[in-house]
Amino acid sequence: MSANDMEIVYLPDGGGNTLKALKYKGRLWPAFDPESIKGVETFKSRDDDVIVVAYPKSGTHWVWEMARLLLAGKTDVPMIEKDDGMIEDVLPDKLEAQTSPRALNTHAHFELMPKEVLSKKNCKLIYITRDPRDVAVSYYNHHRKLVEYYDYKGQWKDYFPMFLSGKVDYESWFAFTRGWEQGIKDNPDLKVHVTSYEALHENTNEEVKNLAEFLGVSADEAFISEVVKKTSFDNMKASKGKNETYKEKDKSEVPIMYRKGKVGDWKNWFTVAQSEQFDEIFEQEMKETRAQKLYSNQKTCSSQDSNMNEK
Ligand SMILES: Nc1ncnc2c1ncn2[C@@H]1O[C@H](COP(=O)(O)OS(=O)(=O)O)[C@@H](OP(=O)(O)O)[C@H]1O
Repeated sequence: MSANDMEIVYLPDGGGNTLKALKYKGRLWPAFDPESIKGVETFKSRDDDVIVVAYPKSGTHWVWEMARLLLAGKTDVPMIEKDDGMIEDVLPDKLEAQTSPRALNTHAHFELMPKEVLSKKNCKLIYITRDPRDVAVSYYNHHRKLVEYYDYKGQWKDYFPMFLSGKVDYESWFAFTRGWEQGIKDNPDLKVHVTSYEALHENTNEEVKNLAEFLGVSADEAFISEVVKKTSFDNMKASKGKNETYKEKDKSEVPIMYRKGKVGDWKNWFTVAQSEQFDEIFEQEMKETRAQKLYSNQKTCSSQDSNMNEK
């Protein structure tokens, strides 16, 4: 390990491929600029900060954009750039230079959140969950496409166990989710709005309304509808697809942040065996949690034991 406890690691997937990550103080982060990863520890929170928190691929960009428009009080503002507000991916002085109120986001586990955020409890947090099976599929595609960061060429069948065991950047979905649930329970004075990707899909207008209320933004029906329209999957995909920063990093026509935007795509990827294995681990790991209520006992994979991975 290097002097400052930071090193690039290549995590083997069991099928002969590796996933690149950054190990910092024993924890796995994406291979972002080390200075921005370290910046999580020294981040200075402001009373009017809004921070979207989610395990990767849970709808962060969607809700982040909603929050941004609500805070701006209008929808004719330029779409965010990739580097605008992710705490662990933006250098501290760039974050510091942003004008208030800042709409930020992070995928940090509860215990790794900036110290000030947890001690001062001054900012507003929006915590999103998503069905971990959809997260796994989305994360696989993310790792495969973002070559610059992950350099991963593995197949779904070899990636699946990595996801289950948390051998990926940001580590285990199960630990992340349990940690946040417990952290929220133990800190009743944290200002947190809890939602889910599925609820956002099912009743977007209502969810945006709740979000506006949480943020203390007065928003009439017309404005809520405008925000819903502007942040629709198709609109965000089309707008961000034109964003050169994203394209260059993704090496693809459309950024991987906007792949399918559906609930239940996992059914096209999981084999029956994977589905059963997932259920077993999920039940062991998520006993008596909110996530268990939301995501267990759902219909299992309807397809045969086929692997429809390379789409
Ligand atoms: N507007 C909108 N509506 C519905 N769904 C959306 C939207 N924007 C992004 N997405 C989908 O969310 C997934 C990406 O999640 P994140 O933004 O959390 O990704 S990241 O970890 O921050 O890279 C990713 O999911 P998958 O399509 O399943 O891969 C995106 O397509």
